[in-house]
Amino acid sequence: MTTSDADPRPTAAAAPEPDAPESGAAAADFAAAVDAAAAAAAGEPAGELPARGPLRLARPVVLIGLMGAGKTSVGRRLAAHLGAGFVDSDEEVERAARMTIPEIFAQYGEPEFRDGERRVISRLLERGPQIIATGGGAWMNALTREAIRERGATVCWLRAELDTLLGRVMKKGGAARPLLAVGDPRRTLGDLMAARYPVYAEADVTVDSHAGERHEAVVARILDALAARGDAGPA
Ligand SMILES: Nc1ncnc2c1ncn2[C@@H]1O[C@H](COP(=O)(O)OP(=O)(O)O)[C@@H](O)[C@H]1O
Ligand SMILES: O=C(O)C1=C[C@@H](OP(=O)(O)O)[C@@H](O)[C@H](O)C1
Ligand SMILES: [Mg+2]
Repeated sequence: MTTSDADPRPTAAAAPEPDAPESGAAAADFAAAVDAAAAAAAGEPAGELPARGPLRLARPVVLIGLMGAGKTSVGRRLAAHLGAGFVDSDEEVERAARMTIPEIFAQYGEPEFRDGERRVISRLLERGPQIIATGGGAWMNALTREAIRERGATVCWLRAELDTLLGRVMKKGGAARPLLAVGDPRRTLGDLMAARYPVYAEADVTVDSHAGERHEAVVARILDALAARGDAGPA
């Protein structure tokens, strides 16, 4: 694969995905998501959260957690609220390889994907303070953890229960996640939880993400945790 020639174009204006939330009230939530996307595109903080004044991110924030934890969707919204850049390592790997993640797994296998993922994340960390959503397995790679630690990033684990994760990853059929494409997704996720949660627990910050909550509730929790550490302070 060709992840070494990743295009380092910043994606600060990346808009939150306007997908349906878990909590019902779909039309209102969809509208809110579209508003947030528009605000992000305009470089303004998205609405709904209490105003905190302009905030400055002191260091990169790396989001870790299992598939469906919300690293990508919550991370985008978090960046929009901070007026910070956002990148997703899966998207950057796909862009660099010019292949989808299922294609990379099928053609080259998981170890090659992990190596490309590590190199991409190392490069993303060089771009200074921004929000970096990783793929769920990235933090399990010791060399990737080392690269993240070397850069002094704050590592934030988005933690969720099995049923919450399952509901989220099955929402769109699960085809985009090769690890869940074979076998019983509940069992796979359960096994991954047992193997990964002790390592995710090395994160600097753990934020719970409950079923039925809006993305913004998780964003607010992360902002509180970052503020408490001095990672996101007044601009
Ligand atoms: N807190 C949340 N509230 C509502 N939906 C969520 C929340 N977190 C994630 N989701 C939804 O779950 C799905 C998977 O989320 P995603 O951000 O892709 O997770 P990850 O990147 O951690 O695998 C998406 O449809 C997303 O909108
Ligand atoms: O948990 C994992 O090992 C993976 C998670 C995926 O990302 P998300 O966690 O964003 O779904 C993606 O990197 C790949 O399918 C492998
Ligand atoms: Mg993701």
